[in-house]
Amino acid sequence: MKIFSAAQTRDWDAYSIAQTSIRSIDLMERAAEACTRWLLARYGADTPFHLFCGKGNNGGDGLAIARLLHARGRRVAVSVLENGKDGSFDFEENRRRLAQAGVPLQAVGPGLAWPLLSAETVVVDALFGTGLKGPLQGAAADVVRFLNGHGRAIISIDLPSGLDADASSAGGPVIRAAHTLTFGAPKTGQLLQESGAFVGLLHVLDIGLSPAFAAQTPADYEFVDEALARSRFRPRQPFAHKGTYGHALLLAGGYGKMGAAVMAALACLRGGAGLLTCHSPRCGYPVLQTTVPEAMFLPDDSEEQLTTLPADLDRYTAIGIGPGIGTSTETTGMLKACLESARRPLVLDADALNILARNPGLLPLLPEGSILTPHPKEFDRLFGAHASDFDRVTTARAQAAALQCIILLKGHHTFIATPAGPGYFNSTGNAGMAKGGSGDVLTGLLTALLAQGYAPTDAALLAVWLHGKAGDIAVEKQSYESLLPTDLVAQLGAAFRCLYPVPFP
Ligand SMILES: NC(=O)C1=CN([C@@H]2O[C@H](COP(=O)(O)OP(=O)(O)OC[C@H]3O[C@@H](n4cnc5c(N)ncnc54)[C@H](OP(=O)(O)O)[C@@H]3O)[C@@H](O)[C@H]2O)[C@@H](O)CC1
Ligand SMILES: Nc1ncnc2c1ncn2[C@@H]1O[C@H](COP(=O)(O)OP(=O)(O)O)[C@@H](O)[C@H]1O
Ligand SMILES: [K+]
Repeated sequence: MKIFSAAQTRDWDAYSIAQTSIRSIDLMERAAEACTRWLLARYGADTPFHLFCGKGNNGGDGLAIARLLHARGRRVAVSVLENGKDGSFDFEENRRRLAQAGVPLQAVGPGLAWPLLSAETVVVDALFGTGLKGPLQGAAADVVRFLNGHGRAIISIDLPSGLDADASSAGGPVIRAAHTLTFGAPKTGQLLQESGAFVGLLHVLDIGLSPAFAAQTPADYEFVDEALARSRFRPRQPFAHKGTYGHALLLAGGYGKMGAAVMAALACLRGGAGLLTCHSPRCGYPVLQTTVPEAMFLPDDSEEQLTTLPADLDRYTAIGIGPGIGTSTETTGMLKACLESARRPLVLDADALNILARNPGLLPLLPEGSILTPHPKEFDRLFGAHASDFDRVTTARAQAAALQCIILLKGHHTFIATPAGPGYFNSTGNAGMAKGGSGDVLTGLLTALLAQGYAPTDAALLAVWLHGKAGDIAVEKQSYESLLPTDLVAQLGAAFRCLYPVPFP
């Protein structure tokens, strides 16, 4: 699914109206129906709704939702942020329809009393959407502060009001929604870590916008959804043998950090690698051989840290390096040797990235197509401090092109920068994965997919989707609090099965 800018979204809207002969007001009705269905499915008959509307089309959506909720017997109150001007054409039409339905409007704005919101009221934020121009000030900022300060659940229509779809909103007042119901496709501003406190859970509602427009319009970013993941997935061949799916090597683990190696190893095997060798400090021998009997073990000379490289790296089809290895001088030497001798793409995570950050001269040694998996702190250590996640995304794209590597900037919607083509945001995953070890699972999975011969971009897209999907499946049997990284490993099979063609094989 493509991710469009606010301007492209407006074009999509206009194209759909022109090409399908649906009127603008009817498209707004469709959007309102989709939101109303969502609200009715989520909240019981006793829940009162209070809609706060601007005077653009986002506010028009709000008025239409109020009328539809009222028609279904729900209690609704509607406040309109007055700016002294006429509303948009479709806003005014919906104002007439709402008056006909007998629902009163009240104005909010300078000098007017704030409405009372009972404890059970659900607030629907239809103040501003993709038409936002600049940070909110004055009365608009006041109403956002009033709603944020009130502690009621807020559902934002299309965008949390005040959030820019295409640029950082850092510093400006923005609605803090529990859920955002957006139309057609997600917007970049909804996917970045810095927007997390405003967007809440994001729901993309299909309102029947033209698929032809989406297919033919180039976009800077794409959403890694199930269809995209399936398009990259290659089912296993019936006559396959273990050699068909590669020999993965993991350079992982250290004294007190053998768990990182175990989780990466388990994920690598569940990710489909034909063979796996783990090279770890000697202290890891009993740990790995007991917990992952399918993996072969190559002990380092050192008892507690990685100091040497295994011989003949060329026999491995993919190498993952970093989980639990520490950043000692000896391990730095081992990583340097690895970069100098590896002739296939590597997966670099955790301490391997920290070593690169301390030794930026090593970056040009990265084999083409290597995959770097920093979280935002590791990212800043590697590429310098950034003022916003929009800036991080820009840097990730530039560095991916400069280094001819893939950079996964990990987060709720992990960003995947590739050397050429669009950037990608992942659609799967949840807050249960915010626990040490989740990243090690991703490293193992990435290494497994590279070992099986997936091109680096395909391996990256598939791995982040499968990793998050496994988390989404696992959390249904667990809770966000109790989820363990090993639960992700356990559900990788179920995640893969989502991608199987029907009938299979
Ligand atoms: N695309 C689709 O698929 C569909 C889109 N639909 C909906 O349309 C929405 C977009 O509507 P839109 O273009 O009318 O803009 P919107 O967000 O209501 O904002 C304009 C209003 O905000 C005001 N305003 C702006 N900035 C401001 C500021 N900083 N501070 C203060 N005021 C500010 C501006 O005031 P003005 O500049 O005119 O004085 C004007 O009143 C979209 O998000 C979705 O909900 C659906 O109905 C159907 C399908
Ligand atoms: N709130 C969240 N929503 C979705 N995915 C998450 C969330 N928190 C963490 N993750 C995922 O879990 C992984 C965490 O990796 P990382 O920060 O390196 O942790 P560690 O290596 O300590 O396990 C990343 O893939 C990230 O995308
Ligand atoms: K809104």
